Amino acid sequence: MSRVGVLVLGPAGVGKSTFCSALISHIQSIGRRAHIVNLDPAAEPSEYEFSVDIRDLISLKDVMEEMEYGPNGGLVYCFEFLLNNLDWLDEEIGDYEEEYLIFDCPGQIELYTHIPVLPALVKHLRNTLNFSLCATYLLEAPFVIDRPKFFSGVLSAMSAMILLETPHINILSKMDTITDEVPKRELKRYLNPDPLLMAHEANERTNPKFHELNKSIAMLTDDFGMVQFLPLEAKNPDSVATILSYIDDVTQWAEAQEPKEPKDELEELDAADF
Ligand SMILES: Nc1nc2c(ncn2[C@@H]2O[C@H](COP(=O)(O)OP(=O)(O)OP(=O)(O)O)[C@@H](O)[C@H]2O)c(=O)[nH]1
Repeated sequence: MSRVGVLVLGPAGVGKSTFCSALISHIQSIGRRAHIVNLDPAAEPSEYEFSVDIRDLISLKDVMEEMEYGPNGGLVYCFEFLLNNLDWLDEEIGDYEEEYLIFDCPGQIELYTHIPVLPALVKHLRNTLNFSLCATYLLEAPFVIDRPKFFSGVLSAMSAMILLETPHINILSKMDTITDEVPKRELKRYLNPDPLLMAHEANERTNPKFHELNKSIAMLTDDFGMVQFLPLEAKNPDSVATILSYIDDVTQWAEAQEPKEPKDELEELDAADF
């Protein structure tokens, strides 16, 4: 097995770091090796030691103090700085062969939904450092149980998938926080839903002017396989084990599809051919 990079993505507070910890614990418990790469320059201390930590290169606190940037501009600056110093990352990651590297990403989703910094990093990990990559995108169960929010969540996940061009798994986090019977039953429908039916139900609560648009969004997200979710309860090792088996499956599948030559070389070849 080549080394696998698992990108852990999703809005602030959805449980990314908790999932990283649960995943590394599970991987280690089955006798395999994993490390966490912290890509959040504003990360809080974690119960797991980071094997690679962007804060050793640059921290948001320093950027905000020294450059007088706000938190969002500062974060973009940190990532641009990382992209200009990729040799640092290469050196830090260099020795971790035949292992899982779990990339704990910041919760500012614009970094992977419309600013090309994370896509550039992903390209580097795949093409230069030869990672098999898989993106996991977390949305919170209590958030998506509201149908219009469900579709806004899957659109953000889809935007990340399109921009990053990696195999992608959607995860519904904090499943254990839904304890009442009715919402619990409802929640099961969100794991593999009928998007048209859900759009129809969302339309019962939304402006009629947008009903056709809502239906089209539901169809589009369904076409991209975006409406499927794997359930996660961070404290339940079974749910983490299931997610790991999906990560293994999609990365192996993607590797079997990959062209042997790096993409850039193929593009050059094409250009020369014409
Ligand atoms: N009940 C429950 N709480 C969870 C679960 N996962 C995370 N949490 C809690 O949710 C809060 C946020 O979790 P984090 O793991 O820090 O979330 P994050 O996405 O890394 O947050 P940012 O780094 O700020 O974007 C913490 O209080 C966690 O304890 C879960 O599966 N169940």
